[in-house]
Amino acid sequence: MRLHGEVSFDEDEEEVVMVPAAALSSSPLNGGAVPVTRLVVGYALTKKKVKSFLQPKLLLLARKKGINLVAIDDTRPLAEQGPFDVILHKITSKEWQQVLEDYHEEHPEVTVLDPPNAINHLNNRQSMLAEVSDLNLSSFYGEVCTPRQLVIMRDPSSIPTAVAMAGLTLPLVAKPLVVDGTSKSHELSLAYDEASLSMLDPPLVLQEFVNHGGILFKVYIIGETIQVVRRFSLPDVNTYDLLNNVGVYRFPRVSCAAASADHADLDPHISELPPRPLLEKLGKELRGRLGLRLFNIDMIRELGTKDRYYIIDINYFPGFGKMPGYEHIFTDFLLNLAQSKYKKCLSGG
Ligand SMILES: O=P(O)(O)O[C@@H]1[C@@H](OP(=O)(O)O)[C@H](OP(=O)(O)O)[C@H](O)[C@H](OP(=O)(O)O)[C@H]1OP(=O)(O)O
Ligand SMILES: Nc1ncnc2c1ncn2[C@@H]1O[C@H](COP(=O)(O)OP(=O)(O)O)[C@@H](O)[C@H]1O
Ligand SMILES: [Mg+2]
Ligand SMILES: [Mg+2]
Repeated sequence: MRLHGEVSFDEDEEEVVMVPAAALSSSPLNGGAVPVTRLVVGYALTKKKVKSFLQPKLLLLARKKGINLVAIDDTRPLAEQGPFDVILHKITSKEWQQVLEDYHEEHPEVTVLDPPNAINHLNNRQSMLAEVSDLNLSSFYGEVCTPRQLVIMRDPSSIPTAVAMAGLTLPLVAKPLVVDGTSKSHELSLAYDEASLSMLDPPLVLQEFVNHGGILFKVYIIGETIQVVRRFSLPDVNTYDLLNNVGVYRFPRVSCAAASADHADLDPHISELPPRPLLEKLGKELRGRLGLRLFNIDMIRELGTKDRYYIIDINYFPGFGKMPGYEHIFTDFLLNLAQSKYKKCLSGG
């Protein structure tokens, strides 16, 4: 487990007194005194994540709002650190999951964002979409589904037959089954013909490629807040491409390469954002079903349709730092968490 150390920031910011969840179980409230401690958020994040997420603008605003962000030291027992109101984490190791589960048993009052067993659902490209397939989100505002896909565990030579038997239509996107934070788990390829499928490297998911005009919608979810941005994606594949290409083509990691397409001059049929009520409903359903509060959804609209959407990827605690205004949304989210916990405690819940 590799965590990264605390980040410092200016000390001369205005301080706001707020009600912390940690204070709820401590003496000031019981004694009737006004609690004045800050909200303490411990974080266990990789160095890369600290850099992209804990940007100075977030640190400054958090400080102003009375939120204390504290690095968790992975060389010391968690129980000896804190007390924390919230633990924010994105570390995939089994050891860390166990540490968190043990800690949660001892300290159920601490909010763990999010529970490891819920996050595990998103670490496999089959289980991540299972909840979406069960959703019945056909509504007045549109239809949400997942591309047809097949899981291949081993034996690449069996893939062409398995694909033919499943009736999947080429081209297919081949994605590593497990998503574990490594760059290998984001090495995707596009397979144009059936014979070449045996060149692939299981375990993987084979997913039908859906033409979508080269634009992807990233739907970020932070608690009850939903924000959507446009990104450039893979170009469409037409019949000519299909007839004139053979083989398996590796493509670069799209989220790394992708600049925002929010200000590009695009065909409005392609760039129009999904309807807000559809996103609200989708966010609410998935939040509940996945048991997660911090995630994003990669969504595409099938070319030539007005309202047929496919969810192709769901990511836990993604790159929120790329989301405009994330510092406000995230700090408000943390304060709301503390507030609702406080209210619940006051009402004896
Ligand atoms: O690093 P970033 O900002 O590109 O964030 C990655 C996400 O990019 P996005 O916010 O969707 O553009 C990225 O999303 P994609 O899978 O590329 O759609 C993942 O969430 C990635 O985490 P992991 O490697 O799967 O554990 C995220 O990586 P971590 O920052 O969590 O390591
Ligand atoms: N079924 C699909 N149809 C069309 N494009 C896809 C499909 N699946 C993935 N892509 C493209 O590949 C990119 C990466 O796939 P994704 O499943 O999001 O993997 P990752 O977890 O590495 O981001 C997407 O952002 C999109 O541009
Ligand atoms: Mg993705
Ligand atoms: Mg992903």
